[in-house]
Amino acid sequence: EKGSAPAIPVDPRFDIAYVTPVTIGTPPQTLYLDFDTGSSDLWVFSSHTLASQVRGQMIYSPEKSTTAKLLAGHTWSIRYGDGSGSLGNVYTDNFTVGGVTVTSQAVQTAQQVSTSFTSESDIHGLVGLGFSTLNTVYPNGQLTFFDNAKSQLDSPVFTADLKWKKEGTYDFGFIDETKYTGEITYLPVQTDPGYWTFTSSGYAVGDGSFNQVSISGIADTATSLTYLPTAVVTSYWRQVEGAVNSQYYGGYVFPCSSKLPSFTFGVGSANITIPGSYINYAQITEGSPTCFGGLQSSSGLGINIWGDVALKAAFVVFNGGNPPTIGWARK
Ligand SMILES: Cc1cc(CN)n(C)n1
Repeated sequence: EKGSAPAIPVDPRFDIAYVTPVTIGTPPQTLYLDFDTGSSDLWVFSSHTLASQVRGQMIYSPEKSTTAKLLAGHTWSIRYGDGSGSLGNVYTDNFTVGGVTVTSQAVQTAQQVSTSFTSESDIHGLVGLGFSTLNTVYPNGQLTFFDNAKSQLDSPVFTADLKWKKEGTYDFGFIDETKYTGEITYLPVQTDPGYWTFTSSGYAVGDGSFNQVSISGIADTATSLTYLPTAVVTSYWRQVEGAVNSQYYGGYVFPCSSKLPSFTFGVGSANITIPGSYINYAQITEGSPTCFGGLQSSSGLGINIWGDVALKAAFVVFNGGNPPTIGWARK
């Protein structure tokens, strides 16, 4: 089996996130979910979510699905790196994305969500694509959609082809050679504690010299920006006149009129170049001449995160084989 589904930018002005249509249950209920390689819970806005916390999101109603089964006595609660979170109960039901169906997928129904989820009407939940060890369901952890689907896929892989302010795709079970140029460079993955953690071989700012330095970080499709060590980020923003690291705005801001240099990162002996335009992330407020950078320091996070600003510059293969590896190609 194999399948393909669109990755649609939420608020294409900024690519805050990407959502993908899925169907759950019988008859099928359609929701648009944020596929997240940086976590491993599949949760949805539901008929159980506090009404005061739902604002326009599509919801999953297990009571309307003839194939839904309550996973009795199981609960979940998750907190993300940006401080957002949600919690609730668990059902199993049929779950389909891009024509690939998993019967009895654990679908975590939210009873409560934090304000940032309530205010984002285009995101109806998340599909965790990290390793199942990160799943928060208690007392028995559940498997991700990818772990459940793997055995029925032609190849135990999924790929991310995210795009700048345009619709991209997630493919399951195959590698679409038309989606990239040159070769795919595969790197080892550290699966503990459960992220797609890999080591980049260094970086260059604009057409400057390449700095060979190992940068270990996670590939995270549900983090909008890219967060790297302070030394790397400082050397980037030093090239932009008027860029400052603002306490007030919580990161590097710069004059929107700036022409930003590109940022190149090493993957083995190859490399991926992020165009400067991708790093001009957004005006700090509508109409402001000050813009917020897509490349920020990871010093407060304790982990480096290759988020959408980096991923959308590449074709990325998440290989769930034995051992798992991650593949990068230019496109
Ligand atoms: C909701 C959400 C997901 C992620 C990345 N794993 N973040 C930072 N926030």
